Amino acid sequence: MGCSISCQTGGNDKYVNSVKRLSELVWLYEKTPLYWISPIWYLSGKGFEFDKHVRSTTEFTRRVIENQRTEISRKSSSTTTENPDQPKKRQAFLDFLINCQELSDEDIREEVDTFMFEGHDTTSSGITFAIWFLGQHPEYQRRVQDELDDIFGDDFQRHPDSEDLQRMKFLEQCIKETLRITPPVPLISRKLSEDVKIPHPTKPDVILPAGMCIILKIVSILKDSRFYERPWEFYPEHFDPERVTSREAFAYVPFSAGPRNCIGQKFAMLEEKTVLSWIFRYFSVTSLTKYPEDIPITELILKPVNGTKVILRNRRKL
Ligand code: HEM
Repeated sequence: MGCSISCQTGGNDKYVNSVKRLSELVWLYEKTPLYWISPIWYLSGKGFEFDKHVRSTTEFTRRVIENQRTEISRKSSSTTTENPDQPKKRQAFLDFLINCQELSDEDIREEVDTFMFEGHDTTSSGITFAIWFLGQHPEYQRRVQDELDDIFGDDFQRHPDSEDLQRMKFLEQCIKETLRITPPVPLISRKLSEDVKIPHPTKPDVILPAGMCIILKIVSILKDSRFYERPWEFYPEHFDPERVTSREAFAYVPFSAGPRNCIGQKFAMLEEKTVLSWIFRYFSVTSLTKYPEDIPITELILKPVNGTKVILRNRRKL
């Protein structure tokens, strides 16, 4: 977004807590049909609490947009003539939205909120589980570290550039395998725009009528033994190039599929590779709990039920 909210260093606690609580409340609402009856939702106090947190997050986002708008006009009024020989600086996403004449402030706020919600817990869940799985599988962790050592050699300070990220092939397989076993977005819902027929081998077909809301269990699709030879194991070989090309495309949908799939999936992969490569360049990880004894729990975003307990050992002096 081009601005920092310092959420990991204690800044903007109110916003962070509201986002966390909203995720919990949305999940509670989704799984409790009684709460769909509005008076019960409000009489339980949850409805009012939900509205309060929505207000708090939207006010925060409005302030961020306002500050950024002021910053943009300050910069444009202080800018002298542009040098045509200099390459144009890329705009941050929020600047791009603000400069879009067609969008109202509320349109921008909605986009910003969507990106803040979709783009943070998802990648942190993916990164957390990847560390946890690699900490359970020293043989795969070694391969990741060998790959990183090949790329960075003795240079421990260099930031990964886009060419480095492209070379992290095995790390990418591990990230994809993590997203398969523990998809950060385990369920998605859709309203059917037309009747859908589900064939049944022995009984009459089941017809889901248009207008019905359905929940798609991404988490189960990704464990289908027709497509994955070791569905319940962490086995990055599932993403060996020849296996990927011979697999049905819709068998791998951690980012959903179709016209409303994840707009941030390429960014998410780059972000995960960047963070994980730093971690495994410097540390060896041992996980203290194992999958599937310590199972991830389904919420709006998948989380480890008991947190992720790992030991980090320094591989080299910083
Ligand atoms: C590992 C990380 C991520 C996973 C697993 C993930 C997964 C998903 C899934 C499954 C959907 C579809 C939701 C639905 O249909 O109801 C979605 C939508 C979306 N994601 Fe992601 N996402 C990730 C990271 C990101 C990032 C980093 C961004 C932004 C930079 C992002 C932005 C979005 C947006 C804007 C949508 C809505 C797209 C639309 O409705 O047209 N996501 N994501």
